[in-house]
Amino acid sequence: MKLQLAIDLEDVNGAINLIEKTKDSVDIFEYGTPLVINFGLEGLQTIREKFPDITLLADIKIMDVASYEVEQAYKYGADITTILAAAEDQSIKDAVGAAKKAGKELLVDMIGIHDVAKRAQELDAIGPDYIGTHTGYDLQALGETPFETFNILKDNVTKTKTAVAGGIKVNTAQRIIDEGPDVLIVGGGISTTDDPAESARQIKALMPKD
Ligand SMILES: O=C([C@H](O)CO)[C@H](O)[C@H](O)COP(=O)(O)O
Repeated sequence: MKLQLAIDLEDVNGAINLIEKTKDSVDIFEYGTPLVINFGLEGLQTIREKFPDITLLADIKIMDVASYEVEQAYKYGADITTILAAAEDQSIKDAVGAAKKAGKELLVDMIGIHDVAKRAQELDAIGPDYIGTHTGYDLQALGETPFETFNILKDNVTKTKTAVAGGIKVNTAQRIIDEGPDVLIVGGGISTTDDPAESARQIKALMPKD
């Protein structure tokens, strides 16, 4: 099981500081959508130059022009990038093809999908590397969590690795770790704590080793 740290609430230097602090416990660093919006893929490139060996995910949440956008994320240093499950099947097929051609990985983000079982089966047949269930900030604010939808996702994929995100904290991580995601994605639950290194260490310590 891998721990992915979503870096959303920082600038590029803040992201670099957070990576320095947490790199002993984190397996995948996410260059979050707010960073993409504020600093573009050039910010990702700066991080890649500073840390040539880390695994970097660019959370660009593609909706269209999939091959091109996937290729751009890899060109600027991503190992993994993201497309929305709500995109057309053709876009997802194109993104999967571009990822395979580049020898990189693709995560499909289920944010906003209501029939999780049906879409998970369709995506599993298309063949991305990961499908992730995700309760976004706007629904977290209403008290929602990703725990139930993760179980539906898990029951409806046969070959695709699974990920889960959305408001997971040190004190709620065990519950979802017990369900066995391949990737546990944590943002604010690490980055906004008083001691991000210790929070990352505590969550990583709860996980089974790969
Ligand atoms: O993808 C995310 C969100 O849409 C903002 O870009 C977050 O990275 C994801 O939700 C994980 O962050 P937390 O919910 O703070 O754990």
